[in-house]
Amino acid sequence: MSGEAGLRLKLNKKLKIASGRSRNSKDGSRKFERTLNNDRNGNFKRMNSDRKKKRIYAEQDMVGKVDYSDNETAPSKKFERTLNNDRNGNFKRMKSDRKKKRIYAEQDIFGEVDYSDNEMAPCRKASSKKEQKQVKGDNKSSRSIWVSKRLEDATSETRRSSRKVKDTVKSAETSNRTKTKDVDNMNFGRADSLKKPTKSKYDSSKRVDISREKFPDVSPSKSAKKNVQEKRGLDEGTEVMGDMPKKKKRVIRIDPHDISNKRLDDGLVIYESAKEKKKDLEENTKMSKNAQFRTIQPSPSILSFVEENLLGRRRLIELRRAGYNTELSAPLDNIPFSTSSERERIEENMFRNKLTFFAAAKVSSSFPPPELPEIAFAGRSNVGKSSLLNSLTRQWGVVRTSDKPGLTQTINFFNLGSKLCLVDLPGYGFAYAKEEVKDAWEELVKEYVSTRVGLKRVCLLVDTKWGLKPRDHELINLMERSQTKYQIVLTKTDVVFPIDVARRAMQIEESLRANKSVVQPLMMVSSKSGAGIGCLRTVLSKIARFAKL
Ligand SMILES: Nc1nc2c(ncn2[C@@H]2O[C@H](COP(=O)(O)OP(=O)(O)OP(=O)(O)O)[C@@H](O)[C@H]2O)c(=O)[nH]1
Ligand SMILES: [Mg+2]
Repeated sequence: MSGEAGLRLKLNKKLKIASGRSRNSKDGSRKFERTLNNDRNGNFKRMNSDRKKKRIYAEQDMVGKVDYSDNETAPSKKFERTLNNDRNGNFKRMKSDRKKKRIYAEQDIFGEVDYSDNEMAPCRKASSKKEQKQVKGDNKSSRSIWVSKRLEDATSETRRSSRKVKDTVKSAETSNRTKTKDVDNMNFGRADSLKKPTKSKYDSSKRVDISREKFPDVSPSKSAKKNVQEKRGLDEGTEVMGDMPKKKKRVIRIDPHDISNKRLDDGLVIYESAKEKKKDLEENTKMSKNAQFRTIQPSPSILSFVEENLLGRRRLIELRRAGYNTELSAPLDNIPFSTSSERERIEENMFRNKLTFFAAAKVSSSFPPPELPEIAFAGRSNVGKSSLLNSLTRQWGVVRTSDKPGLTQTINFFNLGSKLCLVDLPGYGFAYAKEEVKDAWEELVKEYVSTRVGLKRVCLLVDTKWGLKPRDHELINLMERSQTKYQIVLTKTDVVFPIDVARRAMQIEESLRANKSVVQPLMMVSSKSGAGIGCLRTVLSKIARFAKL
C-alpha cells in the first residue's frame, strides 16, 4: 500500500506539473478557455469525473507496473487503449467529441504540439471541426505532423496574399516610373507562380488606376494608349519613355460644296451632296407649284358661281341661311332611298326618273346596243364617279360606292327612265388592283370613249384637291383625237376652301383652253353637300332633250 501511495503521489505531481506547463503556455490558456466553455454548458462535473477516471486508469496501469519514465508518449497510448477498451464498457455514454477533447488535453499536457507561432490559433479555431474529424488516427506524432502542416500552409498562404498585394502595388509603381522589362517580368513570374488567371487582370487594372491617380490630367484613352505602348515595349524588350513628345495631327478642312478639290475617295460625299441638292431643287419646285397655284386669279364668273352654289368648305350656319336642310344626311339636297314623290321635287324632269341598272361590260363585245343617248362618268379611281350618279338621281344605293379605290371594275349601264342612259366607268390610275387588270380597265375605257356610238358626253371627273393628272391628260388627248365631247367636273369641292375651288377651276380652264372637244363651262360639285348638283342636272338634262341618235 505504501508503494501504491508513493506512485499516486508521483503521478499527481506529474499531472500538476503538466497542467501548470499548459497553463503557462499560450495554447494551454486556449485549452483552459475551452474547458471553461464546456463548464458553461454544464459539462464541468462530467469533466471532473473524467479526470478522476483518467487518474484511476492511470493508477491501474501503474499498478500493472508499467514504467513511463523512458517514453513520455507511452501513457497517452495507454490512455487511448484504455479508452478504446472503455467504449465497450463503462464509457459508452461518452461522445466522440468529448473523447477528442480529452485527446487534445493529453496533447497539451505532454506538449507534443508546437504552438510557437501566434498565427496558428485562428487557423486552428477555424478548421477545428475538420481537424477533429480527421484526427482519428491513434498515432499522436502523425496527428501533430498533420496539424503542423496545416498550420504551415495557412501561414504561408497569408504570407503569400500579403506579398501579392505588396507586389501589385510595387509593380504598378514601377511600371509608371521606370517601366523596365525586368520588373514586369518579375511580376508576371509571381503571378504565374500563384497560378491565378485573374491575377494578371487585377494587376493591369490596378496599374491603370494608379497611373490615373498619378496623372489626373491625362485622358483615359491616352492612359490606355500608354499601356499599349508599355506592353509593346515590354514585348520587344526595349524601354518606352512615358514623356514622348506628341505629334500634332494635321487637320485638312474641305469645303463640302467645292467639287474641284475632291479626291476619288470623296466620290460618295459628292454623290450625297448632289442628292441633297436634287432634293432641295425638288422641294423648291414643289413649293413653287403651290406658290404658283396661290397666284392664280379666278375669273369673276367662276368666283360668283362658287359663291352662288356654296361650293368649297362651308360652315353649317352658312348652308342653313342659304336654305339647305342641314338636318338631312349628306348630300343636303338628297334623301336616301327617296320615293317617287320626293323625286318630284327635282327641278329637272329628266332626273326625276327612276335609275335602273341594266348592263355591265368587261369587254367591248359585251357592250349593250346603243338605244338611248349616253352620258358617261370617267375619271381616276376614288374620284367620286359612282357617288355623283347617286347624288344626281337622289337614289342612293343603286350605284355601289366604296372608300376603297377600284370598286367599279366593269362598265355599268343605268337607264334613267326611258330617255337617258348613265354609264359608270371603272376608274384608272390609283386602285388596289394588279397592273395588268388596271391596264385592261384603262383599255376598255379608252375603247368605250373613242368608239361608242350614242355617247353624247363624257363627264371627266377631277378631284378638286389634286387637279389634272397625267392619266387624265392621256384620256383627254384620246377624246380630242376621237372628237368625243367631254366636260370637266370638279368633285369633292367640300374638302377645300372656296377660293381654291375657284383657282382649280380657273387653272384647268386655262390649261384646256386650246382643246376643241372640251365643253364649257367647267362644272363643280360636291356629292356630300349637294353643292353644284342642281346645276349639273340642268346641263345634263339639256343633252337628253336635244340629243338625237
Ligand atoms: N367629301 C367628299 N367625299 C366624296 C365625295 N364624293 C365621293 N366621296 C367619297 O369618295 C369615295 C369614293 O367614292 P366613289 O363614288 O366610290 O368613287 P369612284 O370614282 O366611283 O371610285 P372607283 O369606283 O374606285 O373608280 C367614297 O368614300 C365617297 O364617300 C364628295 O363630293 N365629297
Ligand atoms: Mg365607282
